[in-house]
Amino acid sequence: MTSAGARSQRVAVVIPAKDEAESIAATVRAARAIPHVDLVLVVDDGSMDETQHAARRAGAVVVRHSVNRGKASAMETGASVVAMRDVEGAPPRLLLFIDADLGETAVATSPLVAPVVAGTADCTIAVLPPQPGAGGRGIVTGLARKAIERTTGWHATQPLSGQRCLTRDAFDAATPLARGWGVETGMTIDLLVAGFTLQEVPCDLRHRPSTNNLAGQLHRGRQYRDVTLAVSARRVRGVRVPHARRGDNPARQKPGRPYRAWATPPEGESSDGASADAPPSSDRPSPGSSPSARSGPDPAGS
Ligand SMILES: O=c1ccn([C@@H]2O[C@H](COP(=O)(O)OP(=O)(O)O[C@H]3O[C@H](CO)[C@@H](O)[C@H](O)[C@H]3O)[C@@H](O)[C@H]2O)c(=O)[nH]1
Ligand SMILES: O=C(O)[C@H](O)COP(=O)(O)O
Repeated sequence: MTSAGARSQRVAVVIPAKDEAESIAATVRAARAIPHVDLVLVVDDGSMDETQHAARRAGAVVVRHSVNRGKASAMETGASVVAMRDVEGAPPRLLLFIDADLGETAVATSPLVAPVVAGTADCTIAVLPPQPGAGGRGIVTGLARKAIERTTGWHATQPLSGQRCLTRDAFDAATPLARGWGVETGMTIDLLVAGFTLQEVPCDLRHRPSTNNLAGQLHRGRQYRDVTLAVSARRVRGVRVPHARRGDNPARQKPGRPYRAWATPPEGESSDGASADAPPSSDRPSPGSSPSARSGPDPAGS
């Protein structure tokens, strides 16, 4: 993107929110301060509390599900509403999804925007510092990480992180989204299989971590179920990046370094990626379909 184009690129922050009256106002105010952001949209996912009113008072555009439909559905609703508000003739807004419980630290998602504006990544994902009070044992995180690595070759540090900035093209390629808490795992797999470039970016964020009590463990149970469903659905459809088309060796992967599969067709094979263990052709990228594939660095280092 030219520097003039980069300067004028607009970003919409989309915040799925269920019963977040306590933190939503601070999150919205902080999101409005992120450079390039001209729209903050809260999708109230059937809250029973004052979330929608608090969000509106803080300056967000608010839409509401009359019944709870889960985070993935709230993200799809948000993206559709942003598309309706995109300006004709101007490039579609980038979508910056953030959780409602970030409070004033939401402004620290700003570093997610620059690599996508610059075209070096199609989707950036925040890596959070250790959270005080977090009670997890890494079971769901490990399940998602292993599934992503097995399917695409990418080692994600924080595969469940929902703070993500992506282009409209990338979002469209990842829809329909995996349901509920499987959304991040499904999206990561689908984007890499479709040839998009992902990059983790450290961001100094604080959120309300799940603790070690009964509610926390039940929540993890639902996360485990949804991640398993997202992964199984892709396995059944044969959605994966063949080994020969994977990017950097996992040992070279780290936050801050873009990762893209399909970068270098092995010698002797045609460039359309045909391979015995390739995913269905509808899931494979057409060459140059990814903006970063056209203009970004070659993360395979070749
Ligand atoms: O039915 C729901 C439930 C939650 N949310 C919102 O989704 C976001 C994430 O929910 P949260 O309760 O904070 O979940 P965590 O377990 O803390 O989330 C971690 O793990 C999730 C994946 O399992 C990711 O989506 C999150 O980004 C990541 O912080 C918040 O804004 C919620 O208000 C909805 O929109 N609808
Ligand atoms: O607490 C968390 O980080 C999430 O709920 C995931 O749980 P985990 O510790 O089992 O990965």
